[in-house]
Amino acid sequence: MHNVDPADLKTAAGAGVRLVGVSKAFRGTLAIDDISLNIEPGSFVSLLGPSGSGKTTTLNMIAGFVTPDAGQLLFDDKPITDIPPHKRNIGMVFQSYALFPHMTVFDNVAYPLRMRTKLRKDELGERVREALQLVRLSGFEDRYPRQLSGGQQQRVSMARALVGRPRLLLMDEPLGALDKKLRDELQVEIKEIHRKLGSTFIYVTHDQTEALTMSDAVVVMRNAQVAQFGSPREVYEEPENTFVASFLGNANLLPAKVVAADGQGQTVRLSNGAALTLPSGGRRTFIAGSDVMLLLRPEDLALAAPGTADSATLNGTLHEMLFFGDSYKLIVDIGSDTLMLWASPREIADLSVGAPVRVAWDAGRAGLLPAGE
Ligand SMILES: Nc1ncnc2c1ncn2[C@@H]1O[C@H](COP(=O)(O)OP(=O)(O)OP(=O)(O)O)[C@@H](O)[C@H]1O
Repeated sequence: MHNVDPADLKTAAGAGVRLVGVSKAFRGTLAIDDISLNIEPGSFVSLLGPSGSGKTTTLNMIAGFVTPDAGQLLFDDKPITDIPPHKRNIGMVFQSYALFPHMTVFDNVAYPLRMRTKLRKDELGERVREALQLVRLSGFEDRYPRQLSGGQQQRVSMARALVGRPRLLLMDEPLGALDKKLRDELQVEIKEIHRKLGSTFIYVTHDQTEALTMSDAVVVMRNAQVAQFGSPREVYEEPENTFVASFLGNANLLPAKVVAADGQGQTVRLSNGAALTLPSGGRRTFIAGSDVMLLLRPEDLALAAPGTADSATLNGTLHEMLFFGDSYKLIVDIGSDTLMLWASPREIADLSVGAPVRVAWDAGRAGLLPAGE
């Protein structure tokens, strides 16, 4: 294989990025442990995981700021490890906007082009205005960063990252310093920009909602490794382990034992003695006798009408109810385990803490995961 010519990276389409068995240790501690990933050209991929799981190190390796100890990094199937960061034609956006305070918006955005290219003045102006238009900041050219809100400053740093028309944009918690309302707005705008440009976006976040709403694919990271890589629906609806299940959204995870498994489905017994049967389907199957965790998402549970008693309900006691405006969050004790679910104020009627309740569950949407992962 030959090394890629940096000029190859200047075409318009998004870059495909591949990590093959990449590892990196800092002073003997593994920050990245044998990671392999295939990021499709033009896709929007989030790296999601708790603090210290290796997200930023992965991003910095793709940017070229961190050199892997082992493994290979490829752009469009060509090794890139020896190409220095400034020749990779990558845009970068950080949580701290990293703007030059003494430069106007125009000069901040023009900076990377002035450093890297010899564009004519009118071409440069055109490119800067185009980038500012993309982030909805036309007319702000002469302002200084201190004259802008946090959200506007982050837009400037996005324009600066995009002005060189990179095939790959790396973002490290770009919305982390902004309040929720602004974050919600900018999430939509970043998605729109991605759709317009067709570049590959790699986005680091520890906010699971952000990862699920924005991405084509999510890399869930844990302890320097990839816990799961899949579409937002796959990682949410078919988590491969209890870590992914509980990191993404709310998960009721109940210890259970498989007591029967055949072509019809799998029957599990919970610690309170209740037996539940999950129909066979595409989900993982376990042999009878296996210890498992039963995954029931709150949205697949509902209060059952009083008096109903069948295999699709669980008996419990209302332990807590919290008012959220449009709904109540309910905590229900079922033996030594608890369930969390949502109910509308209408369903609550005159329920009170301590009352016996029945919870209906959707067998078709429940999942089984290996215990102890
Ligand atoms: N330059 C460095 N020197 C020493 N250790 C480092 C360095 N950079 C990262 N690490 C360590 O590598 C591990 C992974 O860090 P990394 O910053 O990639 O995690 P992260 O998932 O991005 O976390 P956060 O969400 O807190 O930014 C951590 O244990 C961290 O302390």
